Amino acid sequence: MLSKIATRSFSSSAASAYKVAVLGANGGIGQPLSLLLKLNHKVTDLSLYDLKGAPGVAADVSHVPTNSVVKGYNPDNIKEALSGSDVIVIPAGVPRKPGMTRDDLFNTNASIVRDLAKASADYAPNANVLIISNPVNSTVPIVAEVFKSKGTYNPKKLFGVTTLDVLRASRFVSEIAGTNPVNEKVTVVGGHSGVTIVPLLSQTNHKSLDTETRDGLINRIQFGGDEVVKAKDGAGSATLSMAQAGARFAGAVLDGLAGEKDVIEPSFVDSPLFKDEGVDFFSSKVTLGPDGASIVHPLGELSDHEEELIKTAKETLIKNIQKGVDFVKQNP
Ligand SMILES: NC(=O)c1ccc[n+]([C@@H]2O[C@H](COP(=O)([O-])OP(=O)(O)OC[C@H]3O[C@@H](n4cnc5c(N)ncnc54)[C@H](O)[C@@H]3O)[C@@H](O)[C@H]2O)c1
Ligand SMILES: O=C(O)C[C@H](O)C(=O)O
Repeated sequence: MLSKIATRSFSSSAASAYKVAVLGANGGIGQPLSLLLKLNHKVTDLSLYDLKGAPGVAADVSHVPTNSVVKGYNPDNIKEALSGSDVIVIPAGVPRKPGMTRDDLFNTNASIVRDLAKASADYAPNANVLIISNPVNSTVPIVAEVFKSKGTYNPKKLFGVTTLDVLRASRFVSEIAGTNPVNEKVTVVGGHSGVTIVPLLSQTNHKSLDTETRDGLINRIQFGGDEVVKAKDGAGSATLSMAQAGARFAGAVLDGLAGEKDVIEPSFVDSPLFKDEGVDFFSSKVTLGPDGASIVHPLGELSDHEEELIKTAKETLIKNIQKGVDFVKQNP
């Protein structure tokens, strides 16, 4: 990351003053994410929205001495919260408890995300929309369907945030290899739940791990979220590491908007990679630019084992995506 930042160049016409809205800003993710966004100098207008409590979070965060204005909004003011946003980050929704899958959150979170997508399409139709709310494999297609129904869908501006899987992969591989995680770059592709999460270890320096170590590492990356859910013992799921992941991905989107070159992060996007097989959304490396996702990168060379993992991931993704699409069709 450090070397990438050092080598990025800038377009002379780039602006770097952006409005970012966080929907669900009073939550376990929303609060630390709002703080981290306050520290991003490209954010000049930070709009914090929640069902309740956002004005308090905003007052608190606003005392951090960076050059942005922070405002908190309740549902009465959602139009003002969203209007003019360049980036909307959505961590609104309920988190898992032990024993639940992310898909178990669908019944509650699908309608929350649908309604916030409607408001986003109405008041900030050109914003880049970053979805954190689970199940990401289904909530991203929900947002796409809502924007399509409003005639404002731009596939380049909708992102499922899978960055936490990338963070975990770097951390967990470094624990095995005895290396500095900062230097461990692991591309994670597919989706954001269990077997749909596929780390491409064959594209790292760790392609020669013995089978048992490799399978254990992949399993830990795929089910890292469960570790946190279990340890929190009913008090929710990852919030702090997720805030870091969300701030990193939002930061990359802003870098792209500002015209920086070679800004590349994996994300779950409307993807051409496997559309012919019925997989409309897939996570792979994406180049972020002034108009959102400018390039969706192919997966590159895969090991035979990774080919198998991708096959399994696609089978689950097709069902998860369809579930989101059907929800909006049946509950517009
Ligand atoms: N993408 C990822 O990698 C990832 C990682 C961690 C958690 N998550 C997901 O993020 C979501 C939030 O997790 P959390 O721990 O912050 O939960 P939380 O319960 O602590 O916070 C959720 C917040 O959303 C708000 N909210 C609910 N409905 C809303 C609505 N209609 N409008 C505005 N705000 C609304 C709540 O008031 C609350 O403040 C969960 O669905 C969780 O599964 C995703
Ligand atoms: O595990 C969860 O439910 C939250 C999140 O998706 C995670 O990966 O930590």
